[in-house]
Amino acid sequence: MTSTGAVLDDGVGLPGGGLRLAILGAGVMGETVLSGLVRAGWTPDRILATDRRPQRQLELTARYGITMCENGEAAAAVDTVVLVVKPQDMADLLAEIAPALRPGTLVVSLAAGVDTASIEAVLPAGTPVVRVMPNTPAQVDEGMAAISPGSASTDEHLDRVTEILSATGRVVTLPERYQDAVTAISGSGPAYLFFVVEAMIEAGVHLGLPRDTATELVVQTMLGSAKLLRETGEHPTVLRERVTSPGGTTAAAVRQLEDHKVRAAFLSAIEAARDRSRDLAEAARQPGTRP
Ligand SMILES: NC(=O)C1=CN([C@@H]2O[C@H](COP(=O)(O)OP(=O)(O)OC[C@H]3O[C@@H](n4cnc5c(N)ncnc54)[C@H](O)[C@@H]3O)[C@@H](O)[C@H]2O)C=CC1
Ligand SMILES: O=C(O)[C@@H]1CCC=N1
Repeated sequence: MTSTGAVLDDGVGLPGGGLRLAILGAGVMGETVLSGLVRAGWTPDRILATDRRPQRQLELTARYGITMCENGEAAAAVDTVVLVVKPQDMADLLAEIAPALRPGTLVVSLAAGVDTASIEAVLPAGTPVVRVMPNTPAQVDEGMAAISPGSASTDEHLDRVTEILSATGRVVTLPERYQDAVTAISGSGPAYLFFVVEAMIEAGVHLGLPRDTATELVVQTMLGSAKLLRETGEHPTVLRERVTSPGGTTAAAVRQLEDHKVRAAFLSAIEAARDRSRDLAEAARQPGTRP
């Protein structure tokens, strides 16, 4: 693997080819990336991070032994800059790092909605940008990430991002026009499934099960069902039909889900997430806004 930044000559055999990386905005998703790198064998001396909350800086230094610094300082010192602030904070962050970036430094954005063209517009001409939509199951190495190239990124840049993210789950490369839909499906998706789990646990408690028993039953059912989908490759309708005995309990339950328009509710929810992702692109262009 080659790089145009500060390549470390001794990087052969190291994860990430010995490159150095900075995570700007080390909140929930920033720490998800950081912890994944550490699990994949990146040593703390190859990772810098920033966060505007002093308490967060102390926490992450204590937890991972990494150096926390200012955005400009971090951006100037690495080969790969990963932007993990909220879309509304993106314009300010980009203005801060634009003068510090060295030619060829790869900029990777994980922010929902923010398109590569708007990032490229405020960075030095020719800066390679890759847009990513990850999700939080990366914390347990079961993440799903979709990546899209900007106008100046090459296959080498996509390979670099794929390698980084593959350590914590699956990665697909897609045209950027799909990113708002991806955000609505897999980016926000874990929240929908947790919502279903919450509802099923509450239902179990309503039926008289102890809460910890209901939780164990539901979580293992969720995990086992996901594994069954993955390992058999069967269509979910086929797997659902195998559970549904004619005139039985499942048929009675599914009838209620249809009567309460749960399928339509999912479609509306996912459309709303897609639309919100589009709105966030606009927010990201206006510094300091809180739409
Ligand atoms: N949480 C999730 O499940 C996912 C989040 N994302 C994206 O990741 C990004 C971050 O989301 P979260 O981690 O959930 O938010 P978060 O609020 O936990 O983390 C953002 C961090 O950025 C820091 N920050 C803000 N402005 C800064 C600046 N100028 N310099 C340095 N640090 C700054 C904040 O102090 C905070 O710790 C968002 O753009 C979101 O769309 C993408 C996929 C999934
Ligand atoms: O809710 C959000 O905006 C972020 C993006 C995808 C998941 N969380």
